[in-house]
Amino acid sequence: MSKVIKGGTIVAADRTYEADILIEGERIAAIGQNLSGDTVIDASDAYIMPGGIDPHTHLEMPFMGTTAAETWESGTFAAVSGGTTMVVDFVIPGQDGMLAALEEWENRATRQASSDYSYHMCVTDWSEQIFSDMAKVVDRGINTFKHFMAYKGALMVNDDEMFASFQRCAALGALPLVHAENGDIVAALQQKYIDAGIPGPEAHAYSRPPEVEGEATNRAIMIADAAGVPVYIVHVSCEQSHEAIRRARQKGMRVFGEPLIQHLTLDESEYQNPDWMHAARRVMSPPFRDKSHQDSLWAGLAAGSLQVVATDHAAFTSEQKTLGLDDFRKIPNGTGGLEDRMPVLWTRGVDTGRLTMNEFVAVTSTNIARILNIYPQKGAILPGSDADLVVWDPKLSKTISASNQKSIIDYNVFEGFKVNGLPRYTLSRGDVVWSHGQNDQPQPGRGKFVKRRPFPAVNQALSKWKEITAPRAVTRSAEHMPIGI
Ligand SMILES: NC(=O)NCCC(=O)O
Ligand SMILES: [Zn+2]
Repeated sequence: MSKVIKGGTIVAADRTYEADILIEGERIAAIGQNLSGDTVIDASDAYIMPGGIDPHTHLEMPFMGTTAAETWESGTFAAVSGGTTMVVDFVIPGQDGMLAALEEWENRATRQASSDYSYHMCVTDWSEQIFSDMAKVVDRGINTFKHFMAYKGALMVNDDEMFASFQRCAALGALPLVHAENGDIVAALQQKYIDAGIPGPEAHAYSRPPEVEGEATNRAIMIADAAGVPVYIVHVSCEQSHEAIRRARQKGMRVFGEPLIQHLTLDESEYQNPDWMHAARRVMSPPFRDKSHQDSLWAGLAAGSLQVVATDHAAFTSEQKTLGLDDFRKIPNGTGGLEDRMPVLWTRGVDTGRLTMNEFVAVTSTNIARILNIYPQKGAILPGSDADLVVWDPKLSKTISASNQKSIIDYNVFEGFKVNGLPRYTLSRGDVVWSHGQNDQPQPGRGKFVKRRPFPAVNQALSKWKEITAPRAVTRSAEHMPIGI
């Protein structure tokens, strides 16, 4: 049974044009005028864009003494209802190592996911076992490894561990990802505010100032340069971190930066709210910043110095947040956004003229597909690409509210935001998984793991350049050597 999407305007990262799209099975079969198929999907007065890819989620993540409450089932339903057709989640190894953790993630995702998915593997320690497991992880179709410079005493890795892992990534053709905050300074500042008698969530922000993020971002970039590997900085929240990325890119370094929709639209005043729960629900790392940082992030997306907008969807219930009632250090870090990333970015970005529609597609889908080496299977509207598509209706609108969201969390950090632009339909590999007004949940378990090959073009180019410019021994003849000393 074929499908044809008719009457819409295709918006790709590089151009906008009117055409029909014929889908056969899971893929786009043809793009052109007056196409016909067995069923017709109406896209009149709408845009057709590649499905969103959210490269930063933590579904059912064990973290800070609890487990993120958003499940793979609810999280991926939330994703497709907001136009996102693929998520990339972080596998966090426990005592039994990377491969055992990968099995755990696989068990949850294969049973529950209704969108396609992939994983990043976290490197939270260093050993010969990890060195060897990294190759096996790459063989399983995972080409990205995440490093935490924060969460001292838990997930944090030191510079020597990070350097070793980055070198391993270079050899394997993989991309290191970094949570860049100086964990030593954060730990010291946390203690300072506890000692000063400030145990509330506002101290979460005080203990993680932008300088701490800027320093770590710069350090991660320099370590990656020394290791000869590109690097991707997750949740870039401030000018200091953006500046380090901009500077490095101007020098020709291969660095990518990912702001979150939360940091683009919410600010630090949230932590001053007299309602403890309001502030605690917004505790995440890095914290929301002073509004001036938002201008820097928006400018980076328009200028190309930042490439991807993600969510870092790590959603804990209000009850879970009370773990830190007496001590902000125990509030589980994380917020949600999977359902809202595309509508909020459209409303605050495209509707305001900060982003073009093509830039919107680039930062929600195409750029990350290229970075993850899955383009043009994903992130593209081309014959042969997976039919992961959103029929985006710019006239549909809603006010975001926890009361009608697909996420199972009992609140929403965007509560009350009015958004214009919503998916009329979301298609995942040719299946209509979301239809506005119907509210039907797609089949849990229909989502598929997306394999990602190592050695994307950027890794290949950088390896070549590092080889050409590598320091070499100077050849000296005997007459230039000291004798008799
Ligand atoms: N971001 C956050 O606060 N929680 C999720 C874990 C992480 O990415 O740091
Ligand atoms: Zn992080």
